[in-house]
Amino acid sequence: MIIDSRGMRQLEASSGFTNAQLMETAGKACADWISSHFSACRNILLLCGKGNNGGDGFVIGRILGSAFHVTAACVDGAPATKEAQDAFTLLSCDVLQDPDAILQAAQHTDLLVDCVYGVGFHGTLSARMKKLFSSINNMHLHVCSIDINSGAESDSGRYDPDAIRSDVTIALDCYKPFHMLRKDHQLFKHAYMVSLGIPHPDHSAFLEMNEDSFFAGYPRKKENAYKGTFGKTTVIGGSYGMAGALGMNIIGAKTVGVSYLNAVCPHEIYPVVASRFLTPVFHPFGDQDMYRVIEPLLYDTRAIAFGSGAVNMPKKEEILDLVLQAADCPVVLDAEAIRLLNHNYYILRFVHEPVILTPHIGEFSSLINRPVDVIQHDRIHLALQFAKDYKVFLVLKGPHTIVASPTGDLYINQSGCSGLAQAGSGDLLTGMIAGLLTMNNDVFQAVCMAVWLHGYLAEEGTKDHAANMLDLSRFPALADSLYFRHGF
Ligand SMILES: NC(=O)C1=CN([C@@H]2O[C@H](COP(=O)(O)OP(=O)(O)OC[C@H]3O[C@@H](n4cnc5c(N)ncnc54)[C@H](OP(=O)(O)O)[C@@H]3O)[C@@H](O)[C@H]2O)[C@@H](O)CC1
Ligand SMILES: Nc1ncnc2c1ncn2[C@@H]1O[C@H](COP(=O)(O)OP(=O)(O)O)[C@@H](O)[C@H]1O
Repeated sequence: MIIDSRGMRQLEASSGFTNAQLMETAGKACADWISSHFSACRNILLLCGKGNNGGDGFVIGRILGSAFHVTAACVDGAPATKEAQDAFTLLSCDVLQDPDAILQAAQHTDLLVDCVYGVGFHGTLSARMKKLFSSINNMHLHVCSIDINSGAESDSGRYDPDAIRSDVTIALDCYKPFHMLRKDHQLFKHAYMVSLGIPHPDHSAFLEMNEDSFFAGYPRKKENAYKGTFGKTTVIGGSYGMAGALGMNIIGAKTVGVSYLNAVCPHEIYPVVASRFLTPVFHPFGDQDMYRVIEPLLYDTRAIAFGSGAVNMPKKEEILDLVLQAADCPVVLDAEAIRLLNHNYYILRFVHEPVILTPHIGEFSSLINRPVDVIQHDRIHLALQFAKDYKVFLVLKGPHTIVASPTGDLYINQSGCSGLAQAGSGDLLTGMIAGLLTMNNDVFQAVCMAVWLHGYLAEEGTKDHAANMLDLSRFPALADSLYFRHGF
């Protein structure tokens, strides 16, 4: 289960255990994990802070002291919580406080255990702590962080550049958003979770997605199915110079198994795209007949995607208005459609059907008029806020794509690889989202399924190929292997 710091505190409070019991359990679970995974170590140095994360460190030190040579360091003053103070009094190893002595001890340690800050950390490191942490990071020691790498925030994943870097981070009881954002911060190589035996609720605001949950939401075609069983999917995209974007939408829809696809595009790219794809029903349009061609389609489709490669599309502003006003199904807005919303995205509040926006970070930056680096450091919060304020599903794309729902549900995607960092892969995702929205009425689930599958197939596609050579046109074939393995 993934949970934020507030949820974790609520879980602790309702667990039936006292804070001291939880600290003892946490310290013991971490000490056991360290003993079994770092059994070859002799000297262990514990860096402890003044909060309960430091308290966990004192428990770990007491337990490991029977088998290892342990030294503890109080790097941020005396323990400040009752539980940490009690754990400290039971510690019998050497305790260092002087920064020079701590750095000297670090040079002789086989393993450094980082228990300075856990979920209680917020903001930036003090100058003193930055100096200590950067010296430690430069020593390239074996490091194990407890719960959260010190200097990083649990809920936002924001981190100080001098935050402790570890080989392993042991999450206590649940993964926190920080653990789900590894590709962004790269503060640890591996994360493991130890259980504290706290009962978990059935529902968390964080959705998790894997092969099993994907297939739980992916419908099977019955024997008596016909082409319209799941309804139609409509993609409106491409324009002169960007015909391929509509092609990628089509490949995306094929990847998720869409059985009736309307492909709507300007006249000038129709022959190019139609000669490449045989199964979509094409609806070419121009300046004069845009309404006549597009409007009827909007009433006879289960999902619409608009915007991929639409930079040079005639009447694109009018199409956006038409789609938002007339559609009676979920609408995915990608690329150019998002750019058209810059400065007037308040209109999203008046749309009755679910709207899914799929910006990458640059597009989101232009949309909300905030610098990219501000968004990068606060992606979860800003995505949730936007989704709630404008009642949309926001797919903020990146190495860990975030999906935020208007009601505060969140998904932090774990699948994918750098092979996806190429032009066209967002258009592919848009087609996959529209296709899965046609097959699954739960908008949040369908969108998260598409995001997960997109990343998963990229991983599959780079298993026997160079990551920078990922061929996006292979996605339907890669998906076919997956579905076949699951008995489809
Ligand atoms: N999950 C569980 O079930 C269990 C969790 N447990 C453990 O408790 C941990 C949470 O403990 P915690 O709440 O005491 O906070 P912790 O992370 O030790 O640090 C807070 C201290 O740091 C300070 N501080 C913050 N930011 C700072 C900054 N920028 N620069 C300088 N100082 C800063 C902050 O000060 P303040 O916020 O008051 O200003 C406070 O003094 C959790 O991660 C886990 O390890 C187990 O013991 C039991 C079971
Ligand atoms: N390093 C990466 N790891 C995993 N996924 C990535 C990475 N870089 C990009 N992606 C994914 O690739 C897609 C790129 O989309 P986008 O930038 O809109 O491309 P385009 O508009 O050119 O089609 C997104 O789904 C994003 O999450």
